[in-house]
Amino acid sequence: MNDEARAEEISRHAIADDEEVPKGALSVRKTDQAGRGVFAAKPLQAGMLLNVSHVLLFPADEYQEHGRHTQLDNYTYIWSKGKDGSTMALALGLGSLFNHSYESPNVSYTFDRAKETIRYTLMKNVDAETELCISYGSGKMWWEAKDESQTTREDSAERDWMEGFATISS
Ligand SMILES: C[S@@+](CC[C@H](N)C(=O)[O-])C[C@H]1O[C@@H](n2cnc3c(N)ncnc32)[C@H](O)[C@@H]1O
Repeated sequence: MNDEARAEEISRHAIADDEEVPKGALSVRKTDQAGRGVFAAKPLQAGMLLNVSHVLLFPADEYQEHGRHTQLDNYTYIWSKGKDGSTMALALGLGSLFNHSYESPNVSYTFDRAKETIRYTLMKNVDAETELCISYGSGKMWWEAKDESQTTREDSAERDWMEGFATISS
């Protein structure tokens, strides 16, 4: 194989490796109780790569001082933990719109730290109109707090939700 053919082969694999479901396969719409959510627009097979979201990273000190007091705190993932706090990541695009399933998440996600992306993969075969949800972790979620000023994501049991190793078994 000459160099040109090899380069072509490599790039073909690179693209294939990142091939997401076609855009029309997913839709974003309002749910009854959780704001917007991501839905299958047609039947989808387990193993499909749903989305690769690039992330915007917030250094620990900036997030601690500003981000956590804003709407961002409903959306950010813990990207990495350091001794002075966690670097937080906002998924740019669809990744920010997956809701939490208490009972049966059908989407898993992994962090690609080298590429600064989060990859969302379907774990189960689903029918059209199924909501696609990840797991934010176990325990009480921050939006369930009776007095929101008393419960933050920091002390909620879900705090482990967005560490990026959530390979969830079905
Ligand atoms: C990462 S965002 C998901 C997208 C969000 N629904 C929206 O419309 O922008 C997380 C927020 O969605 C809501 N949410 C996610 N899962 C939920 C659930 N199972 N029940 C109620 N609210 C949920 C909460 O308000 C949470 O702070």
